Amino acid sequence: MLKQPIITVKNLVKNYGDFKAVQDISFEVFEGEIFGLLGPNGAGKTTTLEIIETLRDKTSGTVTVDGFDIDTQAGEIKKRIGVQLQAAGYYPSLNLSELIVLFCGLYGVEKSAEEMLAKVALTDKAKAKYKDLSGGQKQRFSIATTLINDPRIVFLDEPTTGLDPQARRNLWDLIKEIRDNGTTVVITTHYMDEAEVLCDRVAFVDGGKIIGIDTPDQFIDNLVATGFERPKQVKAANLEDVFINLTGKEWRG
Ligand SMILES: Nc1ncnc2c1ncn2[C@@H]1O[C@H](COP(=O)(O)OP(=O)(O)OP(=O)(O)O)[C@@H](O)[C@H]1O
Repeated sequence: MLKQPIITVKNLVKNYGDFKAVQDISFEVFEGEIFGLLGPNGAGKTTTLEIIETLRDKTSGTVTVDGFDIDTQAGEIKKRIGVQLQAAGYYPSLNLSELIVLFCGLYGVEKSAEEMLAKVALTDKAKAKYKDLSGGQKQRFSIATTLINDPRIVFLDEPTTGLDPQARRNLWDLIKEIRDNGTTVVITTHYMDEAEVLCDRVAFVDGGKIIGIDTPDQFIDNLVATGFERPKQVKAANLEDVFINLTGKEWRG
């Protein structure tokens, strides 16, 4: 299968004054994949994503999203992407159903709130306020808001931070479902187990540079081929498996 780039970043540079946050990075994201940006705090992941999302100016370089140039066609790009913002603020007096209606109005699209909430398994919370949701439900709701305009690409910045193991796994299922329905997903995460099960390809960013880009499987195989061995034999299960096994895996978070 021929892979088509849906995002192309070439020689991207971002300086904050004298500080070089993004130093000449180039990469492509393919249509229909879950692409992970991984790296330590301050590596430049959020800066890079926000430039692609047309939310932040770049210093130099070129970026195209679904064939549109961020310099001259930002409006077209905005129409085609969904962005999950960290710590999004929602009108506190509105319930989830009303918030979806509000978002539909902002995007100028007609969608049923029930359909959008059903996509993220929040049908029974239609009348609830955002602040009364659990952490996992909040994340699912904010993902629903990114899907309202039927985006070609969704951007998720650390979507599972602070969630319990079940809520994380439920969210992984949801993100894979979004990909399987044809939407490209770009995600940042600090959890390598998450990147390993979720991402089709990952890029490691450090000090504003991309230091590797490949499938998780290939990265691991390459490391093993160098003779790398884990210091201790790993057990067939870990404590997270025990947690899931004891508490079940159904939606409830
Ligand atoms: N508006 C700004 N002004 C000055 N420096 C900034 C600004 N925004 C980000 N930076 C700096 O740029 C660097 C990259 O930040 P960025 O938020 O892109 O990193 P990140 O990889 O997303 O980190 P994290 O994993 O912590 O979210 C950091 O050193 C940060 O302090």
